[in-house]
Amino acid sequence: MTSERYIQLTSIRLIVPSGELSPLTSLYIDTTTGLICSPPSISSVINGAFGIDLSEFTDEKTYVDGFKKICEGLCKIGVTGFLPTIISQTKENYHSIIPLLRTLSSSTLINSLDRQSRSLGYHLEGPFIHPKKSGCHPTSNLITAPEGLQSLVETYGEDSFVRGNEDAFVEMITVAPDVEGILEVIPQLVERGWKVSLGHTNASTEQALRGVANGATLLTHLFNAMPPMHHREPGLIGLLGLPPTSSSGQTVRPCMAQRVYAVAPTPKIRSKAPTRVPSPVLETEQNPLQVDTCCSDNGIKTSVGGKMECKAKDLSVNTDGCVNGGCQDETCDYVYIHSGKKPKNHLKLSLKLDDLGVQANAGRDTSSPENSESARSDGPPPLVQVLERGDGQDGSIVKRPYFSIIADGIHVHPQAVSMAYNAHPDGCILVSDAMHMLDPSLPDGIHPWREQYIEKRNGGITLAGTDTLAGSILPLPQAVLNLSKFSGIPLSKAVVCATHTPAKALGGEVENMVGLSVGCWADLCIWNGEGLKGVWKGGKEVWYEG
Ligand SMILES: CC(=O)N[C@@H]1[C@@H](O)[C@H](O)[C@@H](COP(=O)(O)O)O[C@@H]1O
Repeated sequence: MTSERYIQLTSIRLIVPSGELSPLTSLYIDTTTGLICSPPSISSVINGAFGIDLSEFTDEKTYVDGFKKICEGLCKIGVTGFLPTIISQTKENYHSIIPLLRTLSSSTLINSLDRQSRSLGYHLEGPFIHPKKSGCHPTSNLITAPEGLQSLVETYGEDSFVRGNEDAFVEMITVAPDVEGILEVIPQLVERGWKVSLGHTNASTEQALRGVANGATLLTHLFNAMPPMHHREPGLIGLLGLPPTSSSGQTVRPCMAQRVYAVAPTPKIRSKAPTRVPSPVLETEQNPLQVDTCCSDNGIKTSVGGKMECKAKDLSVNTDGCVNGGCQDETCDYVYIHSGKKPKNHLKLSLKLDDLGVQANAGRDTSSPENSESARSDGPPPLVQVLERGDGQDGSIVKRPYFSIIADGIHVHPQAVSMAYNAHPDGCILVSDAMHMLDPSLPDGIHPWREQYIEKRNGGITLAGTDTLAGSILPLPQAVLNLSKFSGIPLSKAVVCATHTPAKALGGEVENMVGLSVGCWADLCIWNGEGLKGVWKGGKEVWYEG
């Protein structure tokens, strides 16, 4: 087969986002019985590969040459889009590398690339991570964010906060929610279009939930560089146990940190027909939970300026003291309530106040001076502020995040990989966490890395003389095969975790990389049961073992 030859095929099956195989009647590849055709792989973490460390900077030419080498090598293993990842660096290095990565990811350049993987932006893993969970990151580079966003701007440089016009440009950051200033910064990053991933952290369950409530949508290499899961303090890993999004697309509100248990007073719901816009719900010592005026036959009902009507129905109280209920109107981001031990200034009822036109004090105990002050403000309190008011027992909009996982059989036990996949199959993103030593030609032994040494042995790499794993040398196609084996799922389902799922997590134009229809990027891979058998990039054959 030559790259110029496009033949209609009839026997290749296409992997659709659900992981099912759908027969195709026409596609631009040769006819080969039994082969699977998938979109290309997308890698959200490439720290380096083929001898190149993307976090190292000596001069521009060396960096760009090394970068191109990585792009060529990744394309051969079916990764046609990736996020170059910088591991906790010095300020000076960020200031040199980030502007270069912006250029290297610009649309002009990616369009001209032939048989090379495209850079989709960058992933800044650190330095706002927890020193106790630094893994192989140099602890001397780790810092906190006492000045909030300003600390990040100073560290990464102004350049990283200028948004370009590129559609397929992704800025991702891995941060620890237990590092000073980070929880507060997350919403600001999200507002600016960043993808926030939580990782390298000792975060408690509550901090983890707050991280997600504040806008983080991913977890970085689940299980690695975070505490193991305790059943009463499930931490970051426990986020996989959050309720799934319902079929209507509505996110189920989970209960936040459950510390009330047996001491929780039995909550009561008092129903009253609403007469007007919901009034503040007061919480008192005597009556720890009182849902007032929002619970009636019709639920919350308000119509402000004739704009919308919110019908919250089916409020119910769980045995654990959570009050659940939901508005079926997707445009109404309605309600959470959680009760139990009485927190001070606890927000009882959260409505999307601007939609409803309700004043900022709605649902809040305005008897405290602290609340009275914000009640005078013009708009509703932002979610972050709301969360800060509670003591972790309040509920919130917390969506189950995507998670990346290193399925090399070394970083995570195969059973743990399988558990995580089965807990949240739609959120599973395979990553190789590739380091510069991802280079099949490199022999086992000790090799220099920055001021340290790394040892390559038995398919893994560690900081020499220690047991600290230092990223992996796992090619992504092998991770796909491993996941299929570890979890006992068909290869087609595992492929989705390296293609559709990361693309969905990165969003925007990247999602167009993983379709095979008009308007999509013409990249694809061919697999058989043993692994990758061919790669096409931009409609051209990179290689094919036909
Ligand atoms: C680039 C990066 O940060 N990679 C981390 C590494 O830092 C950590 O040491 C290792 C094991 O973590 P664990 O010992 O906590 O499982 O996982 C990943 O390889």
